[in-house]
Amino acid sequence: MGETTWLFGLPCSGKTTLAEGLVGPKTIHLDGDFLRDTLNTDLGFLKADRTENLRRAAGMAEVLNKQGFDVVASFITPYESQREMIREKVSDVAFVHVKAPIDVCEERDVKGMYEQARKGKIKNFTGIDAPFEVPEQEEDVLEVQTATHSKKENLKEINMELNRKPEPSHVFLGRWQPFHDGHRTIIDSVADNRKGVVIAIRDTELSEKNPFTAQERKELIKNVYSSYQNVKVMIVPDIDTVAIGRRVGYSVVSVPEKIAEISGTKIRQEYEEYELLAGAHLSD
Ligand SMILES: Nc1ncnc2c1ncn2[C@@H]1O[C@H](COP(=O)(O)OS(=O)(=O)O)[C@@H](OP(=O)(O)O)[C@H]1O
Ligand SMILES: Nc1ncnc2c1ncn2[C@@H]1O[C@H](COP(=O)(O)OP(=O)(O)O)[C@@H](O)[C@H]1O
Repeated sequence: MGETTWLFGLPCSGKTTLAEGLVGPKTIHLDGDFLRDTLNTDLGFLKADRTENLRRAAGMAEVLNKQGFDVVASFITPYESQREMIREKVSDVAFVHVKAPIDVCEERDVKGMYEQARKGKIKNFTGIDAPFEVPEQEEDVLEVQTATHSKKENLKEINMELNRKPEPSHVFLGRWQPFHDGHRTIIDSVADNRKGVVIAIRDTELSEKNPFTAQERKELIKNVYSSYQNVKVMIVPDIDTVAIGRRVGYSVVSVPEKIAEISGTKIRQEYEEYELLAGAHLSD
């Protein structure tokens, strides 16, 4: 049985952006705009139409959950009664109120709709001339603030608060001599969302090219990722070949060239200036 995370909030509050950061390998993303362009082209924005739109979306979420898929739904879902209906229809649903002040949403105006609504060219626009019922405090809803917190912070909070388990996903194998910004950029690109990450450290012999012990590197990397529940760090033997079979359920991806240019050699030269040569720092 899968679970549904239902993001709701004003237009341009950040629902779609956060939903995209929450999807994992077995997650289906149901988005208001997408459904309205496909399945729900017959519906408008009066209250009854919105309720029907959400009834269909909730039905789909439940069907998908029953088949083992997680669902992330991103819809304005403006009325309390609509959120209640969704709770009744979807057995395992957690609500996230994606919050930003209306003036921030209006400033973002990703699709220029607030401007059109202000000019009266779009009627019944949520936040302008159609209501958005803010949830009662006691309601069982997680709130995230997108005007004052970054996407990365919001995603971390959602994953932590909803206790969503990360899916195992990427293994990064390397010497990490030392672990630097280039490594971080690559790993962060997947460590930000629900995917699990394993950082495997090759247990190299100390040399000029390998000045740090595996244990030292492990401590350093663990410190960097101390707040990430989905990152595991482990030491592996100094393997020199990775052998893979075809169609065994995983893919091998290359590092983007721009990031590959960040050089460990250059960084080691800087360390040498401080006499952090092979093991020299260990003898004290
Ligand atoms: N009148 C009016 N009011 C609100 N939104 C409007 C309207 N007309 C078009 N749009 C666009 O439709 C997107 C919201 O659709 P939803 O399915 O999420 O809305 S609802 O939950 O049924 O209320 C919404 O997308 P988001 O900005 O992603 O929320 C708008 O792009
Ligand atoms: N912390 C944040 N979380 C999500 N979006 C943010 C955040 N900060 C700024 N934004 C920006 O706000 C805009 C929200 O747009 P979108 O995700 O389409 O909202 P919605 O789906 O609610 O209409 C995007 O341009 C996004 O980059």
